[in-house]
Formats: sequence, structure tokens, C-alpha cells
Amino acid sequence: MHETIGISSPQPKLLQVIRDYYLLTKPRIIPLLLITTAASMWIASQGQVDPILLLVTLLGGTLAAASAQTLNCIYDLDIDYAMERTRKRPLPSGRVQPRNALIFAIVLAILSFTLLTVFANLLAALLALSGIAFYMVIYTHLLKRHSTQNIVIGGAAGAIPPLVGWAAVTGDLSWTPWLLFALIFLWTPPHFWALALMIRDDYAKVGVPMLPVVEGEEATTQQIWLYSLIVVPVSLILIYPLGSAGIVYGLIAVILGIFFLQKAWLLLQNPTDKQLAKSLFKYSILYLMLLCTGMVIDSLPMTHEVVSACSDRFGMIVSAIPNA
Ligand code: HEM
Ligand SMILES: CC(C)=CCC/C(C)=C/CC/C(C)=C/COP(=O)(O)OP(=O)(O)O
Repeated sequence: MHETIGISSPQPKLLQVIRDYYLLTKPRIIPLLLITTAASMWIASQGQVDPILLLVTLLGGTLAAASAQTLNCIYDLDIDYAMERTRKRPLPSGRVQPRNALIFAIVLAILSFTLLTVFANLLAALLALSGIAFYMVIYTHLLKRHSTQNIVIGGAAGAIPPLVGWAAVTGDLSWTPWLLFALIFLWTPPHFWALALMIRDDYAKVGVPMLPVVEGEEATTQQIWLYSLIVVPVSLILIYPLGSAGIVYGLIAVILGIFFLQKAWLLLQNPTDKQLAKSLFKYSILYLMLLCTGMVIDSLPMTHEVVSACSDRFGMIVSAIPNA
């Protein structure tokens, strides 16, 4: 075996280092943050988004989210070391030094800010920066270890990406991006508490007061149900009164919403069923992904043409019916 001879080629070591810095950014979460940014950009540009601006904004958003997650990994090193799920992360396992991680996070934040300022605008750059600050100061420092409402209020950080996307396109903010913000803000509690129900022993071990740890499964599933009941109608405000989406999005939102409510209802009936919690957690991700895809499809000029052709034809059929 090569390893026993003691000669290790430099490439696998370099690849390992790259992999560790990549893992520091909790990369699996970032694509969904980008999907919400992209959906917002598509609506803001009425289906005709500038591809370069899209690319630059998504890159700036990725760098900002990666910076935020790396800072969180540094701050939470102690609890990440104590929890089964997070023990193998690059910092607790000693593969990356906190000082190097801090430099990495600062570089990412500077790159994000510069990129967004130069190629999008200052508002988008400042919003992304505020996302990092909010996630670190409000969620990670002030709330995560001290309040059962940690992810409700802290969840606002994860709802900032659509504001970044909208600002990048229009240079300002209006009701629609704030509605998208509210949607993700309200979506976060069912998303996270469903997961927390599955891993509550881990959080209990390190004294993080997640809702299922402090108030139990029944109270948590009631809260999940409540937020789910709000999130579904809120998703329809985009159609009325805002008028920022149409029938295609409406159909998608209603169908997705029915399944969301069904899963939250089942969990409410069986608060200790970890399989149902897992199912809702997974579905929450699919829900937001498809809802955003629905927003994009709905915003496309081609969709508008198809919808208006269909409604013209429908109008002709109706007017051809005697006494209609
Ligand atoms: C304060 C708010 C939030 C908290 C506390 C939270 C927490 C978590 C945690 C602990 C996980 C499991 C990760 C792991 O196993 O390492 C997770 C998974 C995930 N979260 Fe969230 N989340 C929040 C908001 C969001 C937002 C806003 C998004 C995107 C819009 C998001 C997208 C995801 C995705 C896509 C996964 C699955 C990752 C995978 O495939 O393993 N989360 N979340
Ligand atoms: C615009 C911008 C830069 C926004 C950034 C927002 C952001 C990074 C949101 C992520 C939210 C999230 C996945 C939290 C994980 O909680 P945790 O850190 O408590 O999870 P853990 O228990 O896995 O460490």
C-alpha cells in the first residue's frame, strides 16, 4: 500500500483542504437560498432576467451565505463538537484552524460585497452583508442558545436572499420582495422544527433551547401547524392583491400548499412520529423549491402568451353559448 511507504502525493492533500473549506460553508443549504434569490429576480424583471446580472448576483449571494455559515461554524465550535450530527465538521474535527476559517469568512464577505457593489448595486451588497450580520449577531450569538424563538426571529436571515435578488434588478425594494421575505420567514419554523423533532436529543445534550427540547413534541407540532396554516395563504398574496404572479403560479401554490398542510396535519395528530417529522422536513425543502420554480415559470413571457391564448379561446367558447 502506498500509504505505508509514507509517500503521499500533494494533490490528495490539497483536494482535502479544498474539500474542508468547502464543507465549512455548509454547501447543501446554499442552492435553495439561491433559488429564492433567482425567483425574486425573475419576478422583478418580468421574466426577462439579464443572465449576467443573474450569475453575478447568485455568485455574490453564494459568497455571502458561505461567509455567514463559516462564521457560524467558528462561533458554534463547542456545540458542534458535542453533537453527533456536527462532530465531523472541519473545525470540531481539527482539520481547519478557527483562525484560518475566520480569514476565509472575511475574504468571502469582502468578495461578496465587492462583486455585488460593482456588478449589481450598493443596496444588494448591503442587504447581503446584513444577512451575514443578522445570522451571526441575532441568530447565532443572541438567540440560538438563549430562546425557544431562536429560529423564528433568526429565520429572518434566511429570508433576506429574495431581497438581495430584487434589489439587484430594480435598485430598490417594494411590497413583492417583502412578501417573499415574509413567505420564507413563515416557512422556516415548520422547516426547522420538523428537523428539530428528529434530532432533539442532540440539541438537548448541548443545552440549545430548541422548541421541541423545552416545550415538547406536542407544543412543537401545534406551532408547526399554525405556521403552515399561515404560510399557504401568504403564498397566494403574490397573486392577489399584489398581482405579481398569475394563474399558473396559483395552481402550483395551491397544490403544493395542500400537501404541506396534509403533512403538518398528520404530524399534529402524531407528534412523536419521527418518520412524519422527517417527511415534513424533506417536503418543506421541495415545497419552497417548486414554489419558486412556479414563480419563475409564471413570470415568463411565453407563459403569459399561452395563458392569454387559452383565456381568449375560453372567452370565445363561452360567448358562443346562447344566453351565456
Ligand atoms: C434560522 C433558519 C434555519 C435553520 C435554523 C435551519 C436549520 C437547518 C439544519 C440544522 C439543517 C440540517 C443540516 C445538516 O444536517 O447539516 C437544515 C437543512 C436544510 N436547510 Fe435549513 N435552516 C434554516 C433556514 C433555511 C433556509 C432559509 C433555507 C433555504 C431557503 C434552508 C434550506 C435548507 C436545506 C436545503 C437543507 C437540506 C440540506 C441537505 O440536503 O442536507 N434552511 N436546515
Ligand atoms: C443574505 C445572506 C447572506 C443570508 C444568509 C442566511 C443564512 C446563512 C441562512 C442559513 C440558515 C441556516 C441553514 C441555519 C442553520 O442553522 P444552524 O447554524 O443553527 O445549524 P447547525 O445546527 O447545522 O449548525
